[in-house]
This record gives sequence, structure tokens and C-alpha cells, in this order.
Amino acid sequence: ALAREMPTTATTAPASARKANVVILATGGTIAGAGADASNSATYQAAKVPVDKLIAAVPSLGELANVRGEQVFQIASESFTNAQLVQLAKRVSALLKQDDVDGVVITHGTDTLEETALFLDLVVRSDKPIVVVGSMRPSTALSADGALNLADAVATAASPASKGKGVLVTMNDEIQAGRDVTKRVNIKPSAFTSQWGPLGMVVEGKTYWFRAPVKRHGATSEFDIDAIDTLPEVAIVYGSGNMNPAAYTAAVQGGAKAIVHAGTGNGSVAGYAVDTLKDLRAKGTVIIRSSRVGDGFVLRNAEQPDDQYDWVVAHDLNPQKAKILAAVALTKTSDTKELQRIFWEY
Ligand SMILES: NC(=O)C[C@H](N)C(=O)O
Repeated sequence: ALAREMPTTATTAPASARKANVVILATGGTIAGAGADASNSATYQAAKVPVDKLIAAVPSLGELANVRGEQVFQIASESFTNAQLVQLAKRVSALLKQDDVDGVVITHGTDTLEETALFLDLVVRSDKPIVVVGSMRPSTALSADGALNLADAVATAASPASKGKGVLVTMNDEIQAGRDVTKRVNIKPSAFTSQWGPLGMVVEGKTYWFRAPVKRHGATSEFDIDAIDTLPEVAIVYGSGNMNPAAYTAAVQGGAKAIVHAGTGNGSVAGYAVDTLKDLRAKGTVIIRSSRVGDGFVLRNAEQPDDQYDWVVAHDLNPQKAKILAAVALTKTSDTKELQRIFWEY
């Protein structure tokens, strides 16, 4: 008994006692942006500052975790492609399989941050923390928000309490669910919110939690980036008064396997556009009703007879998130019953 209690030559302390190892994958964005003058909060170039300088600019990161950086891309996030999404997710997956990596932070432009966060949530089969972070002001601006957002991201990635909660986003002191969060304001540090509320907050390097996601993600996902090499084309077509149904046809001619209809209201479809969508469905295109409203959720068979037309509804996912889930789901199935199940579960 005594022998068992004697400490052996411990090379690693228990996870709770040692500092976590966090890798920062940098992809560009405003968090790596630079402007000509401190007054330039909106006029600047994104994706300028390399990852080592981002880390060096926040010395307190070293107190939160053992941090190292990798420059994956140096782009503004509006320029992200499917190929880059796949490359990034494969790198995250590979890192999280390593015993010496406890969590990953991804610095990212904010314009498509919500898409990348959901993508990683769906396809990286790990319980270890993945935190996506950006900033609304470049590092050179007055009251730049990137440094604190990055420190909050590292603190969150290093915290054992973040395990199994899906991909997280730290912006403006809050911890948001990557699945739910969306950019709602295009010019303030408080840009990122979710209709279901933040999961918690980071204050002075400590995480405080109030709720947790219930949708399938991460280790319990049926999708796995290790088995995905390409994503199919999915197009979003925006609904409005007097819309032109030719936009749907053009999307399919451009290679779209599925169309996310960013419908008015509860995903409603203009009466004069219904036949175009029915026709495209009959020829094999998957039709997914979402809403341009952003909040709320689209009800099946409410605005349109989805069962009769064999259409899918996007549940509470906004059009850009529905596009990501559709692309991921289509790597496994094009059966509309299966696709609808996936939209309910994830
Ligand atoms: N705030 C930002 O990061 C915006 C920038 N256009 C980007 O997404 O890369």
C-alpha cells in the first residue's frame, strides 16, 4: 500500500496542477490587422501581423498556458474557401490527437468566423477545447479588442471546464457557442451574439459557465474531418419582395448540389418562385428553407408543404450556417429524410 502511495518519478503533474498546452492557429483577419493611425478603427488592412507577434503582444498568455503558434493562412475571412476550411479542420484534428496538446485557439477574421466555428463543431471528433476568436478593431486602433479576446480564448482553451462544450467563441468578454453565435453588428466589439444567449464569461483569465449546448457536436458527431477531403457546393439565394427566381436556376447551373433559401419571415417562398424550386428538386437539387430574419426557427410544413415538395427546413440555423451543415451532411447522404434528421440533431 505504501509503495502505491509513494510518488513515482513524475514527469507530468496531473492536468489540474500543470499549465495546459495550447496551440494558436492563426488564419488572419482583423485580429491580425493593421491601420495607418490609431484613429483607424474601420479603415485598415486585415491579415498583416504574423502569429508570433500576436502572441508577443499579449505577455500574460504565458501565465494562462504554455502557448505556441502556427501560421496556417494569412487572409481576411471573407476569402475563406471550402478547401481552406477542410485544411484547417484537419490540422485541428491532428493537433488534438496529440497528448501534448490540451486545446487549440484559432485566430480568424470575424466575417465568416461563425461558419468556421460551426464547421469545426461538426467535424472535429474531440472533446478537447477548440476556441475561435477574432476582433472588430485592428491591433493598431484605439481600444483595440483583439488582445483581450485572444487572452480570453487562451484562458478558455486551457480550462478543463471547457471540455465537451463544442467549439467556443470568445468575443467581448463572453463565451459563445460556435454553433449558435453570429455576427449581428458590423462595426462594434459587441458584434457577436446568439439568440440562445452566451454560455459564460471570461473575467481576469477565469471562465464562468452558466449553460451548455445540447446539440450533437465534436466527439459525438457522425462526421469526421479525417474522412472528408472536399465539400460539395451549396448556394444561398436571398429572398425579398419581387425576387428573381432565375437566381435559383443560376446557382444550380453554377454547380450547387443544394440551395439554402434565405427566405423572408418563416422561410416563406414567393408564390411565383415555388414552381422553380419544385422543378429543381425534381431534377435532384436539395432545397433547404432557412430565413433571412436570422433569429427564430423555420417550422416544417408551416409556410410551405415541405413533406409534399420533399424540401428540408434549416431549424434555427441562419442561411450561412445552414450552408455549412448542408455541405457537411451531403458528404454522407443526399436522402432528404436523413438530411432533415441531421438538421434537427446538430
Ligand atoms: N473584423 C474582421 O475580422 C473583418 C475582416 N473583414 C475579416 O473577416 O477578416
